[in-house]
Amino acid sequence: MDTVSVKGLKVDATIGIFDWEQEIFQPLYIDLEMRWDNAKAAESGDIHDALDYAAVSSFVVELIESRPWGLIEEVAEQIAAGLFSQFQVPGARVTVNKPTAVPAANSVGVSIVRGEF
Ligand SMILES: Nc1nc2c(c(=O)[nH]1)N=C([C@H](O)[C@@H](O)CO)CN2
Repeated sequence: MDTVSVKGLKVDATIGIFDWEQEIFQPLYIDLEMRWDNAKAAESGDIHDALDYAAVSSFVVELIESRPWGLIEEVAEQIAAGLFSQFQVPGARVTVNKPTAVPAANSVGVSIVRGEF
């Protein structure tokens, strides 16, 4: 099957396991690879046959901004759950990067694969 991707989606989040992290915003960068059959949209030219990456991006931003978070693993899991329930994606790889978490590292993050991938 084909894929639709979103790379480097920046969202400022309240996130972290320490009390001080719950008082600030830190940037998260989200990468998504989502399984989708793109042939139908290519044939029809209809956005309703496509997996709308703009709608997916808006969903991810709204989800992350909706509440404070602890582990970035929780963010990744909830994004994957929404891709299944709201967008009928059959499988996805979700990566959440938190570049300011470890000053000596360019970035740290987690990646999960859920469903048929
Ligand atoms: N696997 C993870 N490790 C750590 C996380 C996390 O979300 N997942 N979070 C932290 C802290 O919040 C850190 O970002 C602040 O220094 C530590 N390890």
